[in-house]
Amino acid sequence: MTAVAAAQKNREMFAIKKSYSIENGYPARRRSLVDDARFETLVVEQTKQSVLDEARLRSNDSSVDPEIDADEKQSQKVSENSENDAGLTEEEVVLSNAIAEGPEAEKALQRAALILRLREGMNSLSRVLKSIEKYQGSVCHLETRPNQNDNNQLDALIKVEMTRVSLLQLIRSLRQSSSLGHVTLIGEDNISAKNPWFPRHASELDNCNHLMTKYEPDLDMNHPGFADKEYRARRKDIAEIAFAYKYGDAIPHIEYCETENKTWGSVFNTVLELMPKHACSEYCRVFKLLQEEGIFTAERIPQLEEMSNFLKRHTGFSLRPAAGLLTARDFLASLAFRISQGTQYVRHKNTPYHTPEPDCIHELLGHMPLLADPSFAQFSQEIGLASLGASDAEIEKLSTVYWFTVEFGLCKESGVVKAYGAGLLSAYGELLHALSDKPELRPFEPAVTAVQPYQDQEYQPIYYVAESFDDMKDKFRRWVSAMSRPFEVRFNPHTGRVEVLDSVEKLESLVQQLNTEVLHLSNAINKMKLPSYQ
Ligand SMILES: C[C@H](O)[C@H](O)[C@H]1CNc2nc(N)[nH]c(=O)c2N1
Ligand SMILES: N[C@@H](Cc1ccc(O)cc1)C(=O)O
Ligand SMILES: [Fe+2]
Repeated sequence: MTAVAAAQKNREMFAIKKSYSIENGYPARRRSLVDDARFETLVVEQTKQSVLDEARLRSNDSSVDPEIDADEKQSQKVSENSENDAGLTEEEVVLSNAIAEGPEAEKALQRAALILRLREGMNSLSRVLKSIEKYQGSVCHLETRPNQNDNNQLDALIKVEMTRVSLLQLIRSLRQSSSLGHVTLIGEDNISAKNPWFPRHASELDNCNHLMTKYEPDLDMNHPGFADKEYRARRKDIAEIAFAYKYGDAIPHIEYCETENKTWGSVFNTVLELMPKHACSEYCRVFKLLQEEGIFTAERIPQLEEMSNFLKRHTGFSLRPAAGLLTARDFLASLAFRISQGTQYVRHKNTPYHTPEPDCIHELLGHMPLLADPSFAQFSQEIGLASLGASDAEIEKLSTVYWFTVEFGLCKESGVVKAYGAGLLSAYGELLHALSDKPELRPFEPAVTAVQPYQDQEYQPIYYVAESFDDMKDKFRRWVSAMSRPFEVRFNPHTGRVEVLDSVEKLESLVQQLNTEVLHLSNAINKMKLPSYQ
């Protein structure tokens, strides 16, 4: 397959074009859970490789870019073949892909907005404008403001119109200038904070599967599977299945081997033993139900598909496969549609008690029981809805509170501290640690919890304890509703779409719907009160 075809295929497969991503006003590097994490996705990495191959091919093709003089072509070649290529960013990938669509696409005028840091104030600006002129672009809009941290520097927003080829070259040349920092390209239509892109229907979650690659066994020396070649290959095969998954597909069946089932069995039996004493009652209730239905047994790992069907029956939640640890924004988005994204690979057999990345034991044993609890399901969807189109700062806070509650939360039950967090109920090592006298326990207070730094490699040093499970949901919910997103959204269960509540007509028709519903409910109450009912 040629590199161009490969790039094309990748784009179709992973639909980078419409991801909850750069083109939609979410610069790749800011889709962050914590600032220092790397947010390159596997998707982007793969596309990157084929785009690079393609770029190399193209630079050998003399018919390309006739407008550019020989000098520049030379420097372009140098930069394409240099180490800079390894740093190809998501927006460059998107642009290169668009260019690869054919000669017309190459010449088509593209509107785009650039955000730049002008290190040397207005002096840098004149250089930028000259570069734009050099690449035959025109400036449609220009705004500057002092940088928040350093008043000698300026932040600039420049909207330009130019061919895609030139735009790509412009970005590359600007990035090489030492007087500029943070050269970011964002799609022209999506600059407005009031109207950001986010998935409106569950099918669009096909574009919300960006991974955080930091804890993969291939990349992280501390990962329990780092030195186990066979494990890494297995992990990759299963991840591929998730990448190929599209909305509406049945969740692929995974044939787990004996080792994998044994790992599950040992975690399952330990949790089963610890549960009565240490897990919250809502968790225990559904756990028993899952046992009765034969889905939870020590013998075999439940399939995601059967678990998804179980959830659908109880709360309307369903599952879709994920290839690994998803970015917080993409993970939370799925909750808005009552969908949870779950991995299918199994932790390494040497560390059943804890693993640094979510595996299917975490998803199944940790998350599933509570997602089958109606009140918790409702609550999860609310968090998901609150995340849609929220700012990066808000996502960071939201995912931090999520971390200390849904993932690692403790709550009191008749004065006794119990676990409800999925990361505790899937990791008995950490469960015992959390309930020992080693960690610090603090009262749960969303606004305080939201700014508490954390890591996800080892046991937590701090846990937050809610007065009760219901109290946690109430407090979290109240805090979420005070978030500053300038619009309100609602999930329409009839169409399965998320609607922005921005017109009087829409709201009026909703109020009417609710009135009808309230009428039915009060009718039911009245009928139950009639003497003939008893
Ligand atoms: C939203 C929050 O960051 C949360 O910890 C998410 C992150 N990404 C995830 N990705 C997967 N596959 N499974 C999870 O449980 C989570 N949890
Ligand atoms: N530590 C959890 C898995 C996990 C890892 C990282 C996370 O972000 C979430 C969950 C377990 O062992 O079950
Ligand atoms: Fe989780």
